[in-house]
Amino acid sequence: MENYVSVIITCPPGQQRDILIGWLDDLGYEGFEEREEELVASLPEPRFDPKALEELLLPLGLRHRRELQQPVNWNARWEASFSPVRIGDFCGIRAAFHPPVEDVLHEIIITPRMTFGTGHHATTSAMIRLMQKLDFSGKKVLDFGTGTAILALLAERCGAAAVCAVDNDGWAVRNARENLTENNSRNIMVEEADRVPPGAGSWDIVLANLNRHILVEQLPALEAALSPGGSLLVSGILEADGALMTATAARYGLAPAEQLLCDGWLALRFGKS
Ligand SMILES: C[S@@+](CC[C@H](N)C(=O)[O-])C[C@H]1O[C@@H](n2cnc3c(N)ncnc32)[C@H](O)[C@@H]1O
Repeated sequence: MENYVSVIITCPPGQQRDILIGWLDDLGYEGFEEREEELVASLPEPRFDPKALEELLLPLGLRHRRELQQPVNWNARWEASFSPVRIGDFCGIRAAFHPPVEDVLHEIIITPRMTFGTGHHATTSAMIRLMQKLDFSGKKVLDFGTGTAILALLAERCGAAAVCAVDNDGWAVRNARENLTENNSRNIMVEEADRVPPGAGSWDIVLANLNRHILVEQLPALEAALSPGGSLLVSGILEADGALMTATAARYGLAPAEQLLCDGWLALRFGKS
């Protein structure tokens, strides 16, 4: 195992921290430990680029310090801190080593790794709440940016006939496949790709919990993938970006049908006529 550099950034919890984690992830940081007033992000020493870090943190006015660490098993550390999640009485999410989540309609088992999609984040739980109101029976579903496959698995549990789950991160794809096995999934196919799969008008429901930038870029492809009368559910949008998202969707003929605001994050459902 190689040495790691840990960067300890003074940044209280909230939206700025969530966004910062996304940007650090883009820079190749792997381990994120959230403390009360600090965010600790780590990556292998050979990949540490102090200039890129300065360029990111300076404009934000965030103070940081660095430490060289002995090898850390982030998966083990994360596994130890993973707790079950309950989304009302609709859905429970837990690891295989937890006891069952009681009195929920659907239960999803996630093998804790460093992949996004455990139900803890507001963007995922808002998607789940939007999904609760849709009829998935016999539907064909595309989950673009599947992460752990949490939403794909829930779609299957809700009766979807076929689910295609796509992610551009090889680690996420591996974890998604592991979770399909853990949940005895039969109707989900996972693909490693960074584009919406071909097949215009193929999908009755498209799920996309990404971020504003990727969503705006992918909207034409997501709309084209939807069948007439289909629903597109998106999340990962800051409240302030809601109007931009709705206006962009309207340009591609997608009409707003529902929206949920959760901890400053918006999840939206659009309909295709
Ligand atoms: C915010 S996570 C959502 C995970 C899960 N669907 C959820 O709702 O919790 C976004 C996922 O999209 C993936 N992703 C980002 N850009 C992508 C792209 N262009 N193509 C495919 N996947 C992408 C990331 O690797 C990440 O796993």
